[in-house]
Amino acid sequence: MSVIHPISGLKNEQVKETNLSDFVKKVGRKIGLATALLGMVTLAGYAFGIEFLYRPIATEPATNPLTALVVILLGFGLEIHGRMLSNRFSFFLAIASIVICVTHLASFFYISDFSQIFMLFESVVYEDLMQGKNNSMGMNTTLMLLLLAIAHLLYIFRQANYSQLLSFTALCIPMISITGYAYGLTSFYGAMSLLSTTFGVFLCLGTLAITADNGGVRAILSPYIGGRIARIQIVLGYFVPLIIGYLVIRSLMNSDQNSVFGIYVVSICWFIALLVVVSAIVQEQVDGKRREVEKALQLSAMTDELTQLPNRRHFMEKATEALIKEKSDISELSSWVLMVDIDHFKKINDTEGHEMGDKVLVEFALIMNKFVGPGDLVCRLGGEEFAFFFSQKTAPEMSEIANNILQSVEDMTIPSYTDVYGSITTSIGCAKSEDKTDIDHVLRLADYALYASKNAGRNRVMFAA
Ligand SMILES: Nc1nc2c(ncn2[C@@H]2O[C@H](COP(=O)(O)OP(=O)(O)OP(=O)(O)O)[C@@H](O)[C@H]2O)c(=O)[nH]1
Repeated sequence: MSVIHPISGLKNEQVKETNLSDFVKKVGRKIGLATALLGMVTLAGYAFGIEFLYRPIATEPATNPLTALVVILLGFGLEIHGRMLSNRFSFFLAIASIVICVTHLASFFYISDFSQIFMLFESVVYEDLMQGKNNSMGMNTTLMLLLLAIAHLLYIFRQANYSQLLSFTALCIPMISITGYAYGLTSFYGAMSLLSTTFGVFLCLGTLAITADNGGVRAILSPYIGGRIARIQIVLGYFVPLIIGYLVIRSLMNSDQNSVFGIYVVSICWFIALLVVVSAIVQEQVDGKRREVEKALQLSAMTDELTQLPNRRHFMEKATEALIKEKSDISELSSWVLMVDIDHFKKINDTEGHEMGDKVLVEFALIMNKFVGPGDLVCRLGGEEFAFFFSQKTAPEMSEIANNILQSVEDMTIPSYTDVYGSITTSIGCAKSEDKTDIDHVLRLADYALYASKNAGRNRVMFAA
């Protein structure tokens, strides 16, 4: 059950949601800081000639100083995002990253490398290349960093959803690279070092994290059922195909049976279908419970708690619907409203207490219910006052029903009351709808008739003039 937060007045799920997105945003900034520091450690590797710091695996590609530089810019940009007075500085960091990435990207197409102006430790890189070692800022890395820099710019200009979309797109690149390292497929990562891949994952996740109160990230972090299902789907939907893929690639390497790839495709499709079905089952279970609660709430909002008869609101709604429908009928018959009020009810409370009064009301309601046919309605208007809506009746039929009600109430036996004080009686006021669709008006006419009936000595039926 949800509880209202004492200070903010928010439900506890909403408080949880806000706290979680604040926490994730904070984590995003810390990831940015950690990545920037790691980028600096990489540059320190170049400065002090410690190769391990920029090439942790000796036989694999290195993280180029230009990559490390952009990583530092974006990492610090992440750390200062959202802080007061820092927008101008983070704007500068994003623009600087974009300029470096665009000039470097241009070098892939125009051969001349403008980005060399930004290059640090050129001699170390040159030496590496001379020795046949891989040390360059590849197309993948450049594209990933450019997408992230634009995402940062969009975030600064309050376009968090687009920023999220770009960082999610950028995430594809290091994920492919990671998969390459995991599967041992060099073409998957190319010139992207494991270190640059890690920087990429951190920066993409950090950028996604700072947009935690928007779009898809917000939906995934939601404490409600949709968020819970999405989290499970993301973890399973990513890792299960990844593991199956690993097994398939191993099998393909050890045999030349291409049918293994077919099995891979089918098993992934099957798995996705299974994931969707399981989430639909969970969603349906939760939604089914919600629908039941909603129905029960709706019913209780329409029902009188003591007598379990419909309440005034329900009566007014249904009777209005019936009157509108009747107006379009060409039948000679008409609708009627009866107001029924127990005579001297106060005396029951005064002599035998409220509990006895309640008992009488419950018994009385049961009797009233017996007179309700198809298309008719009865309700407890309030106190000891009840109302009927009868459809398609003539005046003599109505008179007969009203007198039967009087008689049934008089015949009602309430142990320890009617045997001591005698019968309980009731007064009835009756009004015809007369082609009126305003139920308030008909009810008022019935009330006048009821008043007349009380004034005339009670225990009788009076018709509105
Ligand atoms: N036990 C009980 N009493 C109720 C309830 N709702 C209203 N009453 C009481 O019903 C009594 C109605 O009294 P009056 O309006 O004077 O009506 P009456 O005594 O029936 O007199 P007439 O209608 O003129 O015949 C009041 O004493 C209310 O407190 C209820 O849910 N339970």
